[in-house]
Amino acid sequence: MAGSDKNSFLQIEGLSMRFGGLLAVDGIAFDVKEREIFAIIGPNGAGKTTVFNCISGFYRPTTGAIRLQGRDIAGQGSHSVALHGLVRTFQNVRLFKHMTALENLLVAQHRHLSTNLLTGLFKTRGYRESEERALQNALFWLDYMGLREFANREAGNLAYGHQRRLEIARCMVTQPRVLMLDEPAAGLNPQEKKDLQSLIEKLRQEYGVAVLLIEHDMSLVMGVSERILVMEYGRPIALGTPEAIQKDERVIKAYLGEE
Ligand SMILES: Nc1ncnc2c1ncn2[C@@H]1O[C@H](COP(=O)(O)OP(=O)(O)OP(=O)(O)O)[C@@H](O)[C@H]1O
Repeated sequence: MAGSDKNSFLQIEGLSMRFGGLLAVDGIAFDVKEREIFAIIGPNGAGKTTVFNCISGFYRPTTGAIRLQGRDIAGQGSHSVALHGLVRTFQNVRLFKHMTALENLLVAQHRHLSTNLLTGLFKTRGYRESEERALQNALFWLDYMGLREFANREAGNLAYGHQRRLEIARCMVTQPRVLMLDEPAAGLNPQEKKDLQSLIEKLRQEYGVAVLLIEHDMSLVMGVSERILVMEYGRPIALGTPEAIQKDERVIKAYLGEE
């Protein structure tokens, strides 16, 4: 069974989510291996974002187990899940729009800093050092994402493609093990989509993150993913390599055939 694979980093078993009379997610199971790039695709309303919301701690699933390195994180809440190394972006960019790009990256690190109220109050050496590390880390990621020149600009005033990169930077400053991207290519131009693919591959290569993404852009999905789960009406209909998925009759009928 996929879920019991010793190499899998993130394991999802028997996941379902009910909203009143609607079973939005039903019997989803998959695993993501260390450093794997794994995509979830499916028509609008298939339940992809609901799966993301369950995994990232925003929803408590109706049934099912979600294990991160063997630890069940289902229903723990997004802060706790983030502390365990699993962070996400959102379909609609969710930055602090009136804070600068730099401030967004500092705030993101705050709950990860090894300081407490007293050290903050007395501005101890340990506190100052950890603030300095957070600043250097934030500047590093602004550089990495090509956003350094916008450090002091309000996030809400950045170009859309830059906001998307800042959102990924906001995840990376916390040194995650699993990076979850919800439709990262939405609203990007063709060049930005190419850059996004290189960025995802580079983050995996250089920082060892596993990447779990939801995406409608088939050229990005097929180009970057090692395995793909296809959902329809909350149910899994196929799971496999991009080559296998593109040949799968049910997938062609349900999804790719619509293109
Ligand atoms: N909080 C909620 N309360 C009630 N119904 C919901 C809720 N969230 C999602 N749904 C419903 O669950 C189903 C799955 O929605 P979901 O957003 O997960 O699909 P999706 O595959 O991510 O779609 P898209 O590709 O359009 O983002 C839809 O019918 C949606 O209306």
